[in-house]
Amino acid sequence: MASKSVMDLMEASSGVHFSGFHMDSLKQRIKDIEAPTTSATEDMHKQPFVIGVAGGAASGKKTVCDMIIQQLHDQRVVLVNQDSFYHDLTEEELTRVHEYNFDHPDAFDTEQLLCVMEKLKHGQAVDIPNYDFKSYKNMFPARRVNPSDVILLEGILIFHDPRVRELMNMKIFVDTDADVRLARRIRRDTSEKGRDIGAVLDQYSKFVKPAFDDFILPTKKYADIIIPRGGDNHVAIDLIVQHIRTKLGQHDLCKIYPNLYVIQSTFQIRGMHTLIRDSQTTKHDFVFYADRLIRLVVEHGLGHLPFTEKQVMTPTGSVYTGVDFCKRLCGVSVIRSGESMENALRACCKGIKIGKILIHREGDNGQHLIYEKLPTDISERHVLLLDPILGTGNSAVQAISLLLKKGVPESNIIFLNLISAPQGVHVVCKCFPRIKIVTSEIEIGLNKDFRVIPGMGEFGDRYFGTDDDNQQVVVAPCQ
Ligand SMILES: Nc1ncnc2c1ncn2[C@@H]1O[C@H](COP(=O)(O)OP(=O)(O)O)[C@@H](O)[C@H]1O
Ligand SMILES: Nc1ccn([C@@H]2O[C@H](COP(=O)(O)O)[C@@H](O)[C@H]2O)c(=O)n1
Ligand SMILES: [Mg+2]
Repeated sequence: MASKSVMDLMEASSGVHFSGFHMDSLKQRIKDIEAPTTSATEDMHKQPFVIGVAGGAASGKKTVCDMIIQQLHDQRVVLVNQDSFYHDLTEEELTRVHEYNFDHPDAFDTEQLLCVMEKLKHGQAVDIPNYDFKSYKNMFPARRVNPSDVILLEGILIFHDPRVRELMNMKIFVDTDADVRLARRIRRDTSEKGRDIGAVLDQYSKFVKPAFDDFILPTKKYADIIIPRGGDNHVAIDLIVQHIRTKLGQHDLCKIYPNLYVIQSTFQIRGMHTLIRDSQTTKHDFVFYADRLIRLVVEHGLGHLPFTEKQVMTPTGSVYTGVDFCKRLCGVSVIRSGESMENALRACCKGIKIGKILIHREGDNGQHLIYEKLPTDISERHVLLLDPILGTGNSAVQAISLLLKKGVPESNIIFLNLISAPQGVHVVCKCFPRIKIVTSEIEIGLNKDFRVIPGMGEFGDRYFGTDDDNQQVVVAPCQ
């Protein structure tokens, strides 16, 4: 697919052209940017890294996957189990369940598995069946799974069908001794599946062991990596995680742009993102968790300000050598969603001056109407530019250009976002290589309407409550 130039992307996204400031030279600079990864469609279809994990029943496939997920905590990872695609049993099969071979390739609905995997690979959300081992049916509501950077597909027979193997970028076989597998299976099936030990042993000798020899073991040859001892093999899992990181790193914007800083992800941060991205989250919770994330981004951004060494005397009479905060700074919020970041900045920097910029993305006759109110001495300050979402980079370029026109050195600008689309990062970092961008997550890309995906919707509306038509302000009567 031919990639569009950044300029095409930006012009198409706004429907209008830049105006004001040094836009002619800026346009030329943007035109010069030919980043092959900046096409919206390309980024949207950036395919995830698919890892297949096969091995005998109870070999530790799920345990290995959980360990990989744990170590890849800062990536979007999803686990798909082949078990979810067991065919439901008919009434007749149910009456003779002990004669049913759950270890044969025909026990699985491989067509459905393929369909789900194809969709996930192409960036679509899917509903995965929820199989119940006790009733032998899909009893529960399906599990909604969103597109991810890494897909782990685990199951006894996932290497059996060549079409499923084709989907995988890496194949792992968990190689655990048969007696260990049997011992684990007895414990698991009696405690978790409510089966009696006699039935477990009968099933093992009748179906599980023969199927392992006939169908599972022969697929070991397709594996790129064989892990002896499963989850006990920490060295193997570390190496696998390193490899996945290297592969994902090919798209790592931080490696391309050293001035882009994505704050270190933790499960707390992922949890907050999950809440603010959920369309069902109430306004109250949205504001609460957005505020928490904003505070983290602001604190991180402040860490990039210059400092001077300072020594103080502690109450024990000892000297502590520390640093003094940078004093010449100010905030600039891009109205309106940027205003949501002002409180966090004020909470961190007592009495800080905060200017404002208003950018109309669709103006008359292609003209952008811009309002600005900035500290008069802004050129002598470090500027924390506030906008929670970096999408196409259009508004950011406008805002930064204004700051430069006011005499702020490019290297004195720190642009703070909650989420940033790769397209916007390319545009801003290439136009202004000396500014710093601090963000909490990099997005998949932009959709055809140039909205950030997965995104979180209209941030300003959700934060300030203007997306809720039914919202009424109740004014307490005067006493
Ligand atoms: N390294 C290990 N040491 C002890 N128990 C383990 C280990 N790996 C897995 N198990 C246990 O064995 C059972 C099967 O493991 P699981 O990872 O679910 O295997 P699989 O997905 O291959 O069926 C589970 O009860 C799990 O807790
Ligand atoms: N209703 C079912 C379905 C499957 N099994 C057994 O599960 C094993 C596969 O799951 P793992 O987590 O061990 O990979 C397989 O050996 C089936 O025999 C079952 O017992 N009942
Ligand atoms: Mg399992």
